[in-house]
Amino acid sequence: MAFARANGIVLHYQVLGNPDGPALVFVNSLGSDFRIWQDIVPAFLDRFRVVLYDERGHGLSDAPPAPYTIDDHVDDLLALLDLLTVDRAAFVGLSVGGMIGQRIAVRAPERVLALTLCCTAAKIGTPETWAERIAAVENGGIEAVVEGVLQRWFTPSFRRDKAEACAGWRNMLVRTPAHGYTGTCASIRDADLTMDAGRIAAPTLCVAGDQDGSTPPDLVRHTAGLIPNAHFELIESAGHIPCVEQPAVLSKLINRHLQEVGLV
Ligand SMILES: O=C(O)CC1=CCC(=O)O1
Repeated sequence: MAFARANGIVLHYQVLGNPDGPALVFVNSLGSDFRIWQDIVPAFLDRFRVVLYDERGHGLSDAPPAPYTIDDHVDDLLALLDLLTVDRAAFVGLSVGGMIGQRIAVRAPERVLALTLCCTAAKIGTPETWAERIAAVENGGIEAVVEGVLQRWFTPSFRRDKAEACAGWRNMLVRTPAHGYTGTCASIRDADLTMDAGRIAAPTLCVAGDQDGSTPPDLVRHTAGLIPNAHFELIESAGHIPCVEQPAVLSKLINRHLQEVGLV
């Protein structure tokens, strides 16, 4: 684990794996941090230089005052990659992390070898639903929204059979700084990447969880249809965080995608 000042804030990151391999960068979702990738990463360490980091407002990274924009998140990640001398990478982004990936693919296409967009879309939710969530967290903290979020994150069977794991991931969520959380909600509220999607040139894999209540399969499939060089895969028995709930299946899909684009 390491820290660097990038784009004017301290970011928490970790670089693992094969220093001579192509870079593979993982981008977390709202209310999470890079620990969500822990069961995915081992599958890539022998061939890739794996970069993990916590988005601003999350994990051990700084949480500047809200609100943020998707471009703030993009600026953070590109500055971190500059510091790490990562010129080009394959990106795997979950939810808002996938929005960051989509935007990087348009702003800095020369840096994107491949994209995996996991449980994400060109547009997530509506300004009204995000305004409601922001108000609820401003009034009652993340505890005010936590049960609804966990129902979208994990399937009923995972919540029943893995109660301790769910409690641990709940801890991660509620320990996110409230203004880091609402700042990132604002970045999702204000982002409509529909016009960007058609300009994404990178080979793209879009993945959905069959029981995802945040970005349901049809929404992810629709985004895949907007991206010229994308294909869609559905993961069974998964909610919004398949890297936690179905890590072996997701690893296999990412690995196959990276093979297809010639990175393995
Ligand atoms: O909190 C949720 O509903 C799930 C989510 C939406 C955007 C994101 O990053 O996570």
